[in-house]
Amino acid sequence: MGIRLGPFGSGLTSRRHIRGSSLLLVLLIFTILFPLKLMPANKRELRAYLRAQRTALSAQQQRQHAQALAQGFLQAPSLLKHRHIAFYLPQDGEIDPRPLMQVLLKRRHCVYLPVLHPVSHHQLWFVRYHTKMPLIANRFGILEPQLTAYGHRASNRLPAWALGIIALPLVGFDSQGGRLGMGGGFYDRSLAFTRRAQGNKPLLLGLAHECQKLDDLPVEPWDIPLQGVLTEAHLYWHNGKG
Ligand SMILES: Nc1nc2c(c(=O)[nH]1)N(C=O)[C@@H](CNc1ccc(C(=O)N[C@@H](CCC(=O)O)C(=O)O)cc1)CN2
Ligand SMILES: Nc1ncnc2c1ncn2[C@@H]1O[C@H](COP(=O)(O)OP(=O)(O)OP(=O)(O)O)[C@@H](O)[C@H]1O
Repeated sequence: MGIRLGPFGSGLTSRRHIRGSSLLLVLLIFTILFPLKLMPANKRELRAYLRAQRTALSAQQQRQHAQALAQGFLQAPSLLKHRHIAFYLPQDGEIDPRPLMQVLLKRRHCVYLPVLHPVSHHQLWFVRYHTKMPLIANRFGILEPQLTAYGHRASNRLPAWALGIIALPLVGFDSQGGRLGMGGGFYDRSLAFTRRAQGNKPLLLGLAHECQKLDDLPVEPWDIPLQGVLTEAHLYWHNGKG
């Protein structure tokens, strides 16, 4: 049996319609405003929020992103033309550059890893990496080449200015070259020389998951901007470089 509408039937329907569409409008406003409202305003909270985003990725997503990152790099002639490239060993959900490093090593590129400087506070050394070299956990628990076994010899290191690319780990990035790191200021200090007008400068390329992208990061006076960011989905260039 069909439902018969009373004299107010159509009125009820349209009121329900209005209620339905105003609910939709509220939902729309919330989906636009809520993330903005929730987005933390200070760097400490932003870090916590973005670190939670990347650690929430599954092991399978991490593997897929690492493979896609390698593909993206290997398809970019402007990146591949560089011979001396620094990466990092991933921690805390960072995108994993190791599959890419293995391919580049086979193709006779020279791969380097950051090592906390033994004396100079908050500076990095870039030590040449070989597949079978001894690694040791630094004070943050991140694996790095063991200096006593290997890296103390200057011939096994390269100054940052002599590298073609430095691929930087990051917690967050924006579309203007802004980078949010782990908060130690290691890369900013080690790359402060790039502010000088003269001299060789490596290409500064952030490596990240898409979920680490923000519209606008706060910029501090000491922040060294990235020229590009490679994710599992895109190669972004800032300042028209590339
Ligand atoms: N993979 C990787 N290697 C890297 C960096 C990085 O961000 N990722 N770094 C980039 O600069 C440097 C190390 N900087 C780091 C700074 C802080 C913390 C960290 O975990 N901090 C803790 C609290 C400090 C502590 O436990 O003493 C935290 O924030 O929870 C880790 C690395 C060099 N090597
Ligand atoms: N060139 C510099 N000279 C002196 N201090 C610096 C320099 N760069 C950064 N710092 C200091 O390092 C601290 C951390 O900086 P910031 O929060 O920007 O680190 P980060 O970029 O997130 O860390 P990282 O590069 O280690 O991933 C700041 O308090 C700042 O004072």
